[in-house]
Amino acid sequence: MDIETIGIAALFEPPSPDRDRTDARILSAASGIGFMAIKDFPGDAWLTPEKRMELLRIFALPDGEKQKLLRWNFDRTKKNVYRGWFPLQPTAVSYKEGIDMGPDLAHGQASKGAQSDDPLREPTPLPAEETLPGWRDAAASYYRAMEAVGNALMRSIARGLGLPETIFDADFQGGISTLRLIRYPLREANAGIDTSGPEFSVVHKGETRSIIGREHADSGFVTLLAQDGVEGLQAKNLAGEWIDVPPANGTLAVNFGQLLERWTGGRVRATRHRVIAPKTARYSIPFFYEPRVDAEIAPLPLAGAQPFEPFLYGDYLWESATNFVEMAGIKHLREPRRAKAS
Ligand SMILES: O=C(O)CCC(=O)C(=O)O
Ligand SMILES: [Fe+2]
Repeated sequence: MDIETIGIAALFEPPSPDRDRTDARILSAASGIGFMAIKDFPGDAWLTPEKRMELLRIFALPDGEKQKLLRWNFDRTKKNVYRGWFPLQPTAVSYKEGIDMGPDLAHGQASKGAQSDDPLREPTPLPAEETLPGWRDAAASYYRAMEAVGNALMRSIARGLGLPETIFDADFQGGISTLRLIRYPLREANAGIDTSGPEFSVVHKGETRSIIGREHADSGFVTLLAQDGVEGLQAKNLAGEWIDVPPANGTLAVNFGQLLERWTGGRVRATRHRVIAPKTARYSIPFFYEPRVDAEIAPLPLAGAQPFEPFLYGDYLWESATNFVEMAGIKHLREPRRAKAS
């Protein structure tokens, strides 16, 4: 089974048979292979090499400028622990650098106040306007475009499941979606790092390829991924085989996260994926569409779904996100906001 490309223009229009068909195709991808490509939506003008470069030019900054954006786990003089820059880690299976940006990028720090002690709501360190003129505006506008797509998919999934389309709305008001920019450089063969272990390479079409993004499932609701024209992404299909998720201009690769899998009692699949090294450097731009920190995640009224104990999104996210290598060493910095029922 291949990954389907689905035109989603009808999701932005009033109800129609075409929209119903689109909902059904999306739900079938979500509950089948757990991956799809989407095209034809407001904001799809972003999906060209020139437009992506408006965001990716941050990688051309001198190291000193990137270091200003580092997180606490990489630079103890910094206050930000969750948002900001993660540098290359030569010994890790995942060989990448980049930045994680939160909703303040697009909406300002409107939500200071009650929970401003929550690291999940900390402000994002960003390059100064003089350093990268126009970049902040571009990134903010991209963030808003992806939020609108995430919102349309969220409602479509609700309808596809036979639920009221607004069932998730309140949980996503003030959501903490993450825009991440990633660069995977080529790993230098003689850098003195031992990458001979089996976790570092795979055979792909008869060729040995190193792994630069470790196998994982995303933790959130839905991920909207812009690949910058360079292959390397693979998804695990239902038969347990790795299949390529090819990049194509004008499309986003979409996969579903573990939150949605749990929320739907397993109806939607959080598909595992990884990145194998291409022949040139690779860039990608995932947008993780996420609820608000204090959203209460409770079983949906779905027949036959696996039940679970309700939990707060922020508690769940912190537990899972801090297992990733770029978040190493910060788990102890946030306590669950809801004590576990005992
Ligand atoms: O770079 C990619 O294509 C995949 C990135 C990814 O899976 C992630 O950041 O969760
Ligand atoms: Fe991922």
